[in-house]
Amino acid sequence: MRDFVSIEGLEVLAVVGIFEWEQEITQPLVIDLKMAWDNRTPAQSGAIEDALDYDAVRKAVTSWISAKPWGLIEEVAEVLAARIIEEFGVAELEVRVAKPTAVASAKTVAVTIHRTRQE
Ligand SMILES: Nc1nc2c(c(=O)[nH]1)N=C([C@H](O)[C@@H](O)CO)CN2
Repeated sequence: MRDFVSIEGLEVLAVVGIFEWEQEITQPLVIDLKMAWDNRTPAQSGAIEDALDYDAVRKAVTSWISAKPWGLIEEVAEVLAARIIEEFGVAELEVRVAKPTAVASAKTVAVTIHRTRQE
């Protein structure tokens, strides 16, 4: 599938990090999602029910990240991928999780994963 629905630069405040002090504060994570979706059906019907609703995905992602403390940003990426596949029926996606305040001398640091639904 070469059609996608994307969300870029979604900022979510999170308790995230491997150090004790990081578990006492919130830091911004910036999420990019590129989700495979057949956009021909919603284009024909005009129905949001046929579309991958990016606002519903945005709300879910924000709520999942805010719900608990995290360690590595790899864990965040893996959980987001699994839950989007499971709850939104996405067959394939790329998830990038960036932590822009993590390294003072770098603009940002990030992990990117690509996952496919197991049939
Ligand atoms: N690959 C990763 N490396 C590091 C992570 C991470 O989540 N993934 N996290 C940290 C610390 O939490 C860091 O952000 C504190 O400055 C270090 N390396």
